[in-house]
Amino acid sequence: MLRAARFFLVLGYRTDRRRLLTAAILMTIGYLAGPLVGVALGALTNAALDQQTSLAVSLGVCVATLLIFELMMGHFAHLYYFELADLQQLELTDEVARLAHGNPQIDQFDRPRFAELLTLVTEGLQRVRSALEATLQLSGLLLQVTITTVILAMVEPWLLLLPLAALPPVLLNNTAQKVLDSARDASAHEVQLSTHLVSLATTGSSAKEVRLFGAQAPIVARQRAAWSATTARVWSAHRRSALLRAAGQAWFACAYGVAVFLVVRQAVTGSANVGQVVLVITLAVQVSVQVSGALALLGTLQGVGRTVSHVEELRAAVARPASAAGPGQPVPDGAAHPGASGALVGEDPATASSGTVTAPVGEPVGSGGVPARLTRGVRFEDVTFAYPDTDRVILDGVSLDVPAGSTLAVVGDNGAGKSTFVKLLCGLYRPTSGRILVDGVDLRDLDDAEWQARTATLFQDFARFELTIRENVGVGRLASLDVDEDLWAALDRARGRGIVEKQAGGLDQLLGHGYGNGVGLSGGQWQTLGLGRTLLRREPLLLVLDEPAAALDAAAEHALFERFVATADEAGRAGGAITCFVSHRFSTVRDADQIVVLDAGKVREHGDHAALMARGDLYAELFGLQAGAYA
Ligand SMILES: Nc1ncnc2c1ncn2[C@@H]1O[C@H](COP(=O)(O)OP(=O)(O)OP(=O)(O)O)[C@@H](O)[C@H]1O
Repeated sequence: MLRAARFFLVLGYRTDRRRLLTAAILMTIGYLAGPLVGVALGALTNAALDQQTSLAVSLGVCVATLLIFELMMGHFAHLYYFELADLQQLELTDEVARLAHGNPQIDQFDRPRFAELLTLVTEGLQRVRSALEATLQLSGLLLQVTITTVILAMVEPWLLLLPLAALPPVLLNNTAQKVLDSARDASAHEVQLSTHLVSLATTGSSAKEVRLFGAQAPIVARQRAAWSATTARVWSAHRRSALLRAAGQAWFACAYGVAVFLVVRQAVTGSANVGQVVLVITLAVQVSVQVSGALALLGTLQGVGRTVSHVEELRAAVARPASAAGPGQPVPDGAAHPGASGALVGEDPATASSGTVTAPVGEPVGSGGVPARLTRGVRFEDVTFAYPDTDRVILDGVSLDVPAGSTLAVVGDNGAGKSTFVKLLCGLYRPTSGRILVDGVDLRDLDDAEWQARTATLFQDFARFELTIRENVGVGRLASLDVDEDLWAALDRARGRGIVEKQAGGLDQLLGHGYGNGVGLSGGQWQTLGLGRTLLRREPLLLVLDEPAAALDAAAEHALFERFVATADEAGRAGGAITCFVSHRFSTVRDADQIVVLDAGKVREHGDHAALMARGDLYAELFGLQAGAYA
């Protein structure tokens, strides 16, 4: 809780210190006025009883002024911290978005705790706006309690103990908040499930299948069940925490009764005057209000404190371990590496010619150790991979050379590991053991962002950004976002000019029906824009086409590959780029320089089309089957 207060004060100071200080000063004035009202009222009562009219009137004016200060200063302060709180929320939202993609690898998305943290933080962000206000108010209240206690103790020293009576409610409040927090944490999975089901039932992307399969009712029923399980748990926690809080308040009410009794007894025996009785009654009530106010604020800060610790856990989760080797250091060929046998599938002519990869001599090296152009290519060296937090080996001892400027086609059954292979190649995951060498340098030792900036990919599940066409394509190379010439050139390469020219808004036409008045596109049109985005990349060293054509017929797939190949050839000639296709259509992949057949994560065979046909193994069998189907 204190950590949360410090976190938001530091963030506020960093964001706009002038606003923060002004709000704090105004708030302090407001909170100081409260206890002084009690003192002035006591003095006013005595002056009235002593019939000192002008003093009583002055004190009356003083009480009124203090009351106005107490009421108004909080509002003035609000004007300052309100905007600051907005800025803080914005800053944290930015940070969470950055953290979600703060790691060049994407394995964190496969970790349940990471996904859960993102849900908890995203929900928690709604409460963050109240954190600064709670921190400032709590500081004001602590100041107020201190001053009030000192004034009360001057009348009756036993009243010094009054704030101590607030301790049990504070402790009970703590327990109450923990009960609530653990119920919320325990419900995180169900909240995720429920949110996912709501989006399934309400978003356009799943509408067709939901409607045609009549899946609305079961989805809504599952959502209701998930939500009911959550709310039952959270409501029960709310009831228990309300009881705990009420017990704390009741305890304090008793302490207040004793305080008033003590001073009234003094007045009866003549050791206190009426003004002091008024003062104690007024201020003791204030202590009660202050304590319950502080408790509520403590609750708010505790809740926000959970969000702060979740943000800190997220930060820790994306913090990368320092790379042992300096970036961009070429590794001597065949150098021992944990888990690497160095064995290549060397008997094949396609790889035999490039069986050894030596360190580059005199080749220009781009930023982050990534070569300006590939001279030898990429080598998979006994690469084994299992997804995070799983034991199942998806790629098993894959060894392969992909010479610079060549094309590689990856084929195999569903689930054979083809997409996983290309994700490793793109640096989105790290091999569990073995290594991937780029011109002799371990991919681990290259700057991930630089390597990824030199990849041009179009995946099966390519993104459909419900933004403008400009943004859909421009995201491929942000520097070209506002350069129409570059965007049109990429669209021409993807043969997508016609799609854009038909739109009233041209490049700035909004797409999709998620919000605003966007236009809908067909699957093929979205895909063409996706290809445009891929082809906007400059000087790629790796081009990947991972089954983006799964939904297309053979002719359309062929056309798509042709468009891609033109750019791939250019990149291969200019920068030694390698091109990797993943496809189930053998007619599409037959022209690749090298075809690798993955079978349950292992390289079953590889070579060019002629070599594989001559082997008469799985490739030849599947090719024969597909050729027969199209004959
Ligand atoms: N993020 C993930 N976490 C855990 N397992 C995964 C993940 N992604 C894929 N897998 C598993 O890895 C295996 C290989 O998946 P991959 O997508 O690489 O296969 P594929 O050959 O591309 O299949 P397809 O032809 O169906 O696209 C599958 O069994 C899949 O369940």
